[in-house]
Amino acid sequence: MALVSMNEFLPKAKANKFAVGQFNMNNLEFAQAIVDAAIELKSPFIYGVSEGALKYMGIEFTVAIAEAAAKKSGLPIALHLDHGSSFEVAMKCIRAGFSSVMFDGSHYSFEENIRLTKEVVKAARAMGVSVEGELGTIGGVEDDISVDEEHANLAKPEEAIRFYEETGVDCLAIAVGTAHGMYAGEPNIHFDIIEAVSKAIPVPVVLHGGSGVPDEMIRKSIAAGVGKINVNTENQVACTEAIREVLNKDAKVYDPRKYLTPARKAMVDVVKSKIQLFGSSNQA
Ligand SMILES: O=C(O)C[C@@H](O)[C@H](O)C(=O)COP(=O)(O)O
Ligand SMILES: [Zn+2]
Repeated sequence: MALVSMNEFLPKAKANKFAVGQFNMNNLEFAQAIVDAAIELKSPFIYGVSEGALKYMGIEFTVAIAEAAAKKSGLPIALHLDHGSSFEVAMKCIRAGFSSVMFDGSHYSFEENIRLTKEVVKAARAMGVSVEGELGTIGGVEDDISVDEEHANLAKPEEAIRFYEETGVDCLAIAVGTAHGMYAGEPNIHFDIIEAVSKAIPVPVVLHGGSGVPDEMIRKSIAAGVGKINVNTENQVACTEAIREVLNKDAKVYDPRKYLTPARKAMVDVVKSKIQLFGSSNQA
């Protein structure tokens, strides 16, 4: 199967109240772990690729790995640019074979965010590529750029609705109190904002900062209208802990397969637990 746009599964997710996971791809082991978990549970999923990860892996390898996963699995998989910062980077990804892009204009003024997102939607739609927009600022660290809680401003429902109406994005990330990275305590998620926006627009709300959110809050978010959830940090932590454990036990290990195999297995477990929690098993 070829890579698909998010429109292959997000409308169904919204209608049937489940969420599709975006799991970020940082290297080959991440990609393998994510697709293996999804094969086991027959789930659609999204490979998220940040600009930092793109630089690290190279755009050709990224697309080739995602295409191989789609071919091997037969699952509906979207390859999605995560937090794209410009029209140019979005177009570069589309030309290389991405089936979906996020344009993150949250650092611009509201009007400028609408204007720039509209341009990306117009170009992407012509090529059958789905688009995610973002409104409000999500806290935490994203590609090494950190936004503290004080500057992470929540989305206003009336602005989010107008943003959707003017841009026509396929899903909308809104700042509702989650943050990238691990939480010191528990996040304060504003379910009322999710509900107010989701009720008024036909596409799903996206929850960034999905790592470390308690299961009950994830269920409540999905019930309120979240249809796509991003997870990266939990996989990074599981991967690194597994590697550290092997190296701490035996300092003489030098074959990467000796520590990357348990690292991959640890990520399979994380992704399987998220797919089950999000309710996307057997939805492929
Ligand atoms: O950090 C990245 O490279 C990807 C994230 O920004 C992603 O979009 C996301 O929201 C993951 O959240 P987290 O796993 O809770 O950090
Ligand atoms: Zn994010």
